[in-house]
Amino acid sequence: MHLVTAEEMRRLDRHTIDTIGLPALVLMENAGRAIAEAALALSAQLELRGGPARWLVLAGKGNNGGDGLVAARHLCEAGAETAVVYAEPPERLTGDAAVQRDALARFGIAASVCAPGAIDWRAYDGVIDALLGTGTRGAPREPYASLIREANASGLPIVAADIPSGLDADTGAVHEPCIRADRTVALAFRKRGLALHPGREVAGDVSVAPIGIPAWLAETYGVRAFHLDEAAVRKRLGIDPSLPRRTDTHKGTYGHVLVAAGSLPMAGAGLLCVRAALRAGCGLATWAVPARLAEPLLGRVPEAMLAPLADGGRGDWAAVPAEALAALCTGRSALVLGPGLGRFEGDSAWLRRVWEATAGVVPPVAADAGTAAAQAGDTPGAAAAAHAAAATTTADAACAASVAAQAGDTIGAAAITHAAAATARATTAADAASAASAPARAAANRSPKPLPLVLDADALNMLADADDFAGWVKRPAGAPAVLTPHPGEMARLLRCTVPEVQRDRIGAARSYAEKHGVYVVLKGAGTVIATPAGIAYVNSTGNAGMATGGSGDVLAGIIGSLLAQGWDAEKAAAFGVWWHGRAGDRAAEARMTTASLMAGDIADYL
Ligand SMILES: NC(=O)C1=CN([C@@H]2O[C@H](COP(=O)(O)OP(=O)(O)OC[C@H]3O[C@@H](n4cnc5c(N)ncnc54)[C@H](O)[C@@H]3O)[C@@H](O)[C@H]2O)[C@@H](O)CC1
Ligand SMILES: Nc1ncnc2c1ncn2[C@@H]1O[C@H](COP(=O)(O)OP(=O)(O)O)[C@@H](O)[C@H]1O
Ligand SMILES: [K+]
Repeated sequence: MHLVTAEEMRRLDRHTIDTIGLPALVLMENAGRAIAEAALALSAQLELRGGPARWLVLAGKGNNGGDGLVAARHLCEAGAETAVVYAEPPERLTGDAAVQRDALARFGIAASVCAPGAIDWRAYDGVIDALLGTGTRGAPREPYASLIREANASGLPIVAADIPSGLDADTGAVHEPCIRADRTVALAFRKRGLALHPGREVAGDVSVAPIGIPAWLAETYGVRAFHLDEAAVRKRLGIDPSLPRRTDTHKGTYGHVLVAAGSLPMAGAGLLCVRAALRAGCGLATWAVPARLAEPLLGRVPEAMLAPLADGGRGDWAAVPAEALAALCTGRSALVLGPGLGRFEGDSAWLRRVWEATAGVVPPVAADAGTAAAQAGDTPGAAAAAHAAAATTTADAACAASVAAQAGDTIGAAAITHAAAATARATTAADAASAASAPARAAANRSPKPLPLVLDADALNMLADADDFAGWVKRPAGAPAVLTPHPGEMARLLRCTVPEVQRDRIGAARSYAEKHGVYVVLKGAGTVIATPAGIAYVNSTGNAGMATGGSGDVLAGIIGSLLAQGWDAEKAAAFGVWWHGRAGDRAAEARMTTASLMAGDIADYL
């Protein structure tokens, strides 16, 4: 379950040897035996030409090579025909690897030294790659490089010891050349590079072999990266993926998500997001949209409620005050903001007001609608009043009224209805404002209730453009922010390049999460989830069919829905990502090819 770096692995090795007292040779013996067992299991699946399987072990001069020599002994004992090719003259082996070299010679196992081009690969049924492990520095040099190329070209099945030779154990970068393994037996712990792309693709099926280093030691040594598979979902996150429900519950038990998404021409983003949120189990979903979109969208997701926000007839968010959206948050349990939102003048400041309102701060702009209303602390009423003040048409003012009404703010609603009438009469914003502010002044004394926030797509671009983000109010416990950037958005947030993000995905997500106290979901193959406390997960589910427009909108809806159900952000983000990927895998299985996958399919397979 843990994902370790080469350096962490060295420390765990040392502790086991020096403090626990297990000799390194014992670990190596366990490692080699596990590799041999994997090879034998593979032999059983191969169509052999009648006799026993013939294995060729490629051994480097370090401990990875030592593991391979142990495997050769066990293969031989199990009756397989086994030969060893040393990458370097065997005299160069030292320490435990040298002990294995001598034992191997006494066993009578055939061994030779690599001479590029001299191996007759047709004489073997399979290859054990024990050339390079976690001690690798840079791209494989000769003669390792030639051996790797020849082994790949042989077409034989390859079992890699610990990591495929040529893989960067920490980053998943694949050097040229690099072994393309069918199986990898990770020793004691899965190395990060086996979970991160592109490393994951060259590792084949990965299993983790216990070799005597206790799993709990990883906790002691503060290893805080995890492979997110079903075992981790169940054991580490403590989640049963069938999401059982108590019988005696009702829709109010499962939270109410507010999705603010969609604009012309990206209304579909909101559609996907809201559908996914409902499929992910929230009790209720409200979809806030620019008013112009409301009518065509009515009934498209019959299970969701539509909340049209006055947009000056534009069909986008440019004329929708942040306070109008903030007002809608009352009575909701999470807000998803971003899919299909678009960009507009002043949007970073707009986002800040939404951020602060959902963090429980009264937006300063509320004061403009009537200082008294703001002082009374009635954010929905004040915000709706502000909205009405900004409204220049009767329709917009009526829209503001519906916002206030949905926020459960009857006084505010009355104020805005009044404003609508005033606008109809006087058609000036000033009239609307004064009409609105009087009843709003009488509004009840309430502060906005903090609620969890998911920021996706353009909301992330707005955030990236906010030079003052470091000064934004810190979110209280219970109102976490989950950011779901793809690598391009992550690069904008970090103000670096996409290749820099991709070179160290865990580092990129973790550094931003720790610095800003947010949860980061860095999407893409092997999505990384990072928490403000420095914990990171690398997801194991999903497929390239999910590289299709709208998949991210589905993910944002899932995470928002789980947050609305009261899940803590680490569980909501990690499980949401895993579930999204698994639904994508199931949807792909149902079709002939992953290429056919559409984002809506992912929501359908939740
Ligand atoms: N106690 C331990 O340390 C254990 C280690 N184990 C194995 O030991 C491995 C790590 O062993 P080592 O630290 O000896 O390192 P490796 O066996 O991975 O390789 C180190 C050797 O390769 C050479 N080398 C490094 N980069 C190279 C490059 N780019 N091209 C060509 N040669 C290169 C180095 O000069 C060094 O001689 C693990 O991956 C695992 O397989 C296991 O036996 C379990 C116990
Ligand atoms: N090759 C892949 N393997 C696994 N998951 C993928 C792959 N490509 C994309 N995805 C997933 O699909 C989603 C795409 O999201 P995003 O890039 O925001 O797309 P959009 O904005 O079109 O919705 C993310 O959850 C991402 O992790
Ligand atoms: K290897």
